[in-house]
Amino acid sequence: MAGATMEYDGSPPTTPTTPSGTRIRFADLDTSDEESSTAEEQSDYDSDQELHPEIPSSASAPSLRSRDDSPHPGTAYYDQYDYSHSSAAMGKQGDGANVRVVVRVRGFLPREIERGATCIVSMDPATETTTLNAPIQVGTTQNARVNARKTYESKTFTFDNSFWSANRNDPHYADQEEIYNALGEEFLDHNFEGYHTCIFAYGQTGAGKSYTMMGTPENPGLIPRTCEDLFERIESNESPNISYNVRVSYFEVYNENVRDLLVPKRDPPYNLKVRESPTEGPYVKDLTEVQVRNIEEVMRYMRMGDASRTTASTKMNDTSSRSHAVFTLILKQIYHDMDTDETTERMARIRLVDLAGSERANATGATGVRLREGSNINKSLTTLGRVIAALAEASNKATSSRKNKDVVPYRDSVLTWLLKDSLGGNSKTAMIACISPTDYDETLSTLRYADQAKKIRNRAIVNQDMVSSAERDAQIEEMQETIRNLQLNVSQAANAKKQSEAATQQLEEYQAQVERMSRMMEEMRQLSEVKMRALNTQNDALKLHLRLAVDSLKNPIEVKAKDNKENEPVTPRDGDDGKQWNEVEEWGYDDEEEMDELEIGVVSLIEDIHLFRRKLDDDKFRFFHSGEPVRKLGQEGVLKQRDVNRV
Ligand SMILES: Nc1ncnc2c1ncn2[C@@H]1O[C@H](COP(=O)(O)OP(=O)(O)OP(=O)(O)O)[C@@H](O)[C@H]1O
Repeated sequence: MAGATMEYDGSPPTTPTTPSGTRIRFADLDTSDEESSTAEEQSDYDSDQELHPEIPSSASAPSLRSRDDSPHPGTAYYDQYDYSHSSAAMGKQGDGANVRVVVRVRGFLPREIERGATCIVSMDPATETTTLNAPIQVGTTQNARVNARKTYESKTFTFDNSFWSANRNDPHYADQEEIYNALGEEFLDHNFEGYHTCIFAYGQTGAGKSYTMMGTPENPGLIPRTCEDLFERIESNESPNISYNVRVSYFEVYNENVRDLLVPKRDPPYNLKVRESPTEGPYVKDLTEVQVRNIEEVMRYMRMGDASRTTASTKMNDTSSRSHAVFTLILKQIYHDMDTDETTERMARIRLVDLAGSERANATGATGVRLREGSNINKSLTTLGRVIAALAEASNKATSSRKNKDVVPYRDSVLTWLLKDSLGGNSKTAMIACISPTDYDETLSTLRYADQAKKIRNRAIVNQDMVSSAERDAQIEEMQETIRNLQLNVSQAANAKKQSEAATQQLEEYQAQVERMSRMMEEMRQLSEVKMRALNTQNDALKLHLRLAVDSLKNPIEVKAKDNKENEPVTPRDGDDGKQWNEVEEWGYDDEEEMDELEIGVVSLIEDIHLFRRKLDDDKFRFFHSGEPVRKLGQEGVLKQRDVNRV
C-alpha cells in the first residue's frame, strides 16, 4: 500500500485491511518478533520467580548478578539474583531499546461530519502500517484544508502499533481498554521490574491526546487505567515481605512556566523552578508529591489536578489543553528476605504526559492570550522535534558518542529539559501519536515526528538498591547518629533560645530600672529648681535687708535730745548750709549697749547669709553631681547652672 495514491469518496471511515484486502483481527496478528524477545526475557523472570515467589509475576524483575568485567564498579548486571553481592546502587546499563511508537486515529467530530470531511487515513493491523492518503483535489471541497495548487501523495509509515479508533462499528476498533492492554499494561510490568517509564501523547490540537491519556468518566484513558491496575496489583500481593509506597505529583508547563497542579490555583500564579541534580537529572523544585494508598486517593488528586489544568475553547477543540501536563507516579517496592536478612528496594517513575497540541493560528482562530499560548506550545513542540531528531541521529550512528548527546537541545525548552531522562535516557519510553482522520498536513507532520521518534534508543536500567543486614545495620547506625546530632542541635538551640529569653528579660528589667532612675532624676531636678527658686527669693530678701542694715550703719540718723531740745533750733554745722543737727542719732542709739546689740544683729545676719550661701552651694553641688549628666538636662540644665552661678 506504501506510496499508493488512493481516492476517497466521502464514505464513512473504512476498516483496516491487509494488503490483500482481507480483514484481520488483532488476535490473529503475527507477533513473532515480539514473542522472541518476550521469551528471552522470560528466562530471567523465571529465575527471579524462584527466588522471589512473593513478587507477583507481573512485578517480576530480571535477575541480578554482579560481573567482574563491569565497566561501572558497584553496578550490578541483571542475569540472576545473587544476594552474596551487596551494593547500594544496583542497576544495569541495559542494551538499550528504541522508543516505542504507536499511532491512534480518532473518530470524526461533529464539525468534521458537518462539513462532509472524508477519511484519509487507513491502517493495516497485520503490518502495523498507517497510510495517509492523498485527499481528493478535483471537484470537491469536502476536505476544507485541501490546497488546490499542492500535490498530495499517499505516505505509509510503520509503527509498533496502529490503533484504529475512527469508527466504533468497525471490528478493529481500538477502544480505551485496548490501548491500555497493548501499551499501558506492559509499561506497568516494566515499572514493577524497577524501570522508569514515560508515555507521552503527541499530535495536533483536537487529535485525541487528552482523550487517550485521561479519557472521560465513562471511557477512562491510560492514566486512570494505569493507576487502577497499579493498585490492583499491589492489593493482590499478600506477601508480608514486600511493602509498597506510591507517591504522585502532577504539574503543567504553561507558557514555559511550571505550575503545580496539586495545590490550589493562585492569582497571580506561582511558578516553580527547574533544577538539576547530578543523580536525578532535571527536576521541579518544591513540587508537591503526595503519598497515595488506594485508587480513590489517586483519582482524587488526578481530578484535582485536571480541574487546575489550563484549558480553553478554540475553533479546533472545545476543551483544548493550553499546557503540557505531566502526571507522575513513583512506585517504591521494598522486599525483605527473611532468610538472608537482606532488603531490596526498587524504585520506578511512571511518567504520563499529555502534551498540548500543535496548532495553526488561523485554524484555531487564536488571538490575544490564546495566540501567545499557541506560539509557546509550538515553540516547545518544535524544540521537542529537534530533540527527537538529534537523538534519532545519535542513535543512527553506530556509536552514540557523548559528543552527539551533548548537542541535543534539551535546554531549549522547559518541556524537553524536564523530559530529558525520558528522551534518550534512563527510561522505557513510548509515544502515542494521535491523528485526526481528516487533516492531511497536520497528520503528515505528526506521522513524520513519530517516525523520527522510533529511532531513539534509550538505555533504561533497573533502579534497585540492595542492602545486606550488615549494611542496613550500618545505615541504621548512621541514621541514629544523625538523629542524635539533630537532637543535640535541637536541645542546643532550645538552650540558646532559653538563654536569649533570659537575657531579653534581664534587658527589659534594666530598661525598666533606667526608666525609673530617669524619672527620679527628673523629679529631683524639678525639686531642686523649686528649692533654688525659693532660696533665690530668700537670698534676695536677705540681701536687701543686709544692704539696708549696712546703709543704716554707714549713715546713722542723728536723734535729737529728747529733753527740752525738741523746740530748740538746730544749729547748722559748717558746710551744712546752716542746718543744725542734733548730736545724738535720730534712732537714739546713743548708748553703747544699743550699738552692741545692733552689731550683734548684723553679724548674725551676715552669718545667716553665709549659711544660705553654703546651702545654696550644697544644693548646686548635689544637683550637678547627682549622676544626672549635665548634657541630659540639655538647654534647661545649662540655664539652671547659670542661675546657680549667679547665686
Ligand atoms: N478515540 C476517540 N474516540 C472518541 N472521541 C474522541 C477520541 N479521540 C478524541 N475524541 C474527541 O475529540 C475531541 C478532541 O479530543 P481531545 O480533547 O482529546 O484532543 P487533544 O488532542 O487533547 O486536543 P488539544 O491539544 O487541543 O488539547 C474531544 O471531544 C474528544 O472527546
